[in-house]
Amino acid sequence: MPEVETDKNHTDVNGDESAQSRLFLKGGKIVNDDQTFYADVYIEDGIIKQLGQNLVIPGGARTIDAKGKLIIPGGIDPHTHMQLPFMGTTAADDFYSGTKAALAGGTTMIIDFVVDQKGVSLLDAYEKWRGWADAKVCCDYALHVGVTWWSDQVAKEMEILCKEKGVNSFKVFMAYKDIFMLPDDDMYDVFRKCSELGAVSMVHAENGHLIDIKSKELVSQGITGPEAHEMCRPEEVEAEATQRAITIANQANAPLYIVHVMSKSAGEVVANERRKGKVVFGEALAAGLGTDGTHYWNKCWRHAAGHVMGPPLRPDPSTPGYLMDLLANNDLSVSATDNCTFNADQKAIGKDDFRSIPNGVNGVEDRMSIIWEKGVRSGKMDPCRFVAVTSTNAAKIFNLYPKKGRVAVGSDADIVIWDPNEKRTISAKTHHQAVDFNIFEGMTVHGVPLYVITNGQVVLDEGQLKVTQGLGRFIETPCNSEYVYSKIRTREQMCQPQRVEREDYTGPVIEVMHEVLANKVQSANPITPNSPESFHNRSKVDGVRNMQESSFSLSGAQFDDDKPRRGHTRVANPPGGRSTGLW
Ligand SMILES: NC(=O)NCCC(=O)O
Ligand SMILES: [Zn+2]
Repeated sequence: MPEVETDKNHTDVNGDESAQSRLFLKGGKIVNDDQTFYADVYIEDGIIKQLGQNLVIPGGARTIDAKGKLIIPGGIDPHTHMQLPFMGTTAADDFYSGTKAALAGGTTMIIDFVVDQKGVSLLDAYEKWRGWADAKVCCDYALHVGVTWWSDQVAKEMEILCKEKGVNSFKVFMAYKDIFMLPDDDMYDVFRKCSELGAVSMVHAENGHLIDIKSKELVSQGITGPEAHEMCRPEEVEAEATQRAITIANQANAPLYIVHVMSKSAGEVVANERRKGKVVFGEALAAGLGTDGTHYWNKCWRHAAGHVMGPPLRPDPSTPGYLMDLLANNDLSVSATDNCTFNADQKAIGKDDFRSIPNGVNGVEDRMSIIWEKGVRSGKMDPCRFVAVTSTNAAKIFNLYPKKGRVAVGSDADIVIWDPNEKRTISAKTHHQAVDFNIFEGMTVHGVPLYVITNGQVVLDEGQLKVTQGLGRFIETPCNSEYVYSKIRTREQMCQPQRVEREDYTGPVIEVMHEVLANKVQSANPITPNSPESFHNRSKVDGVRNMQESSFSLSGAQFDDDKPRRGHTRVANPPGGRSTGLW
């Protein structure tokens, strides 16, 4: 694919101005997440102005023939790490090469992560990322912010980021012990803050303590190659953390977005909890859908290390197909890439010890084609679902919809003319990413973008990539996405804790052993709360335990089993957990 590169101060526009700002896409089939129909599209000044048949178009528009092709919303990749400083080096793809590659593959917006060290101001980190990205991005972008430490200052800065800086999502890490990892109680505080702000809580779910212990054990046994990267963090290490994160978020009444669901068992956790009514969204990666972890056992060190990412690809070769089933059936909601690339010489930092191999792989360029090939061509999903998982659902979750994620009048002209039958073979030799390796090397995929339009500009044009550095815009993501928060807010109102009005206890009270109190040793009685707050959300209404809250076990002993209950109440579908149980 030949390229023309410019920067926004020296835009090398071919043809006259109006032909560039006015486009007429003729004869294609529109595919949105909920319907398909034949219509022409008229675009002016970066916005879709008209959609339908027999449109009356102003003069000077460039016509693009889309007959026999699909017109889809440009892809949104909600998980990238362009030029991330990480594990002693910096990701090879920066905001220029990364977004150029995104556009080449049909992705017209990325959401990258601000992730800085513990102790660094979130606002300073945000400004640093804006400084890197604004001048380089070829397509629109937004930012999530990683919360790697917790304090009052962090809480205040989260608020400023939401109210003044266009951020609506925060990620915590349960892995990367001593670097990014947060303990459960801090995670709870972050999730509560997100809920208060109407922001999306996100989590990297792997048990960082276990990874630390198991990786030391493996090294002490002399297992130091890339295979140990998977061995120290098998599926259950991901599944346990996934379950724990969902529990903590539910207790905080926060919606939760789980980045990179990489294993069957973690996927099952997400699916089960969604069926119980939890507001949780799971993200599948192009890597996890398109390849597997058998590569870690490859004899070539570079090949094996080239696949190292966290959580790892799984050695069970049926995993990609299983994750695709979950994505097709709405158990997982979104696809992304976690694009975070490192060249061979960067991966080689860990040549003698897998723990030092920089984690991360490519995907931003190939995601759309991988999902078309493995999802749509396999018959697992239809084109509407393809649009939902590559674009619309991310737009809805991060409150960009319908400006992004839809082909409709008034939406941004981020559009791809997609040829479902065209094919290409993926290779590091021909891709647009800066990295020297591609985890999908040699794979032939059907589903290829013929034209890519970003913000009304044709950037992939009859096979020629014509990107403009700095043309992309920072897109603010407002808080309180209805798609995410509407159920959460209703539950909040329904489940307010209520105290039980009762007369004061007037009987005798035993003498407290002061030395025990001084040592803060608590009663061994498991049903005695450590502090009054421990039960703050275990409300009872009218003398009956509020079963709408999931802090209660639905079976087995309860702390107040000795108390009389009111007659059975049937709750068909309580918020936070569907059940037909009687109590
Ligand atoms: N995922 C990965 O391997 N690298 C990027 C950093 C992260 O998201 O954990
Ligand atoms: Zn990531």
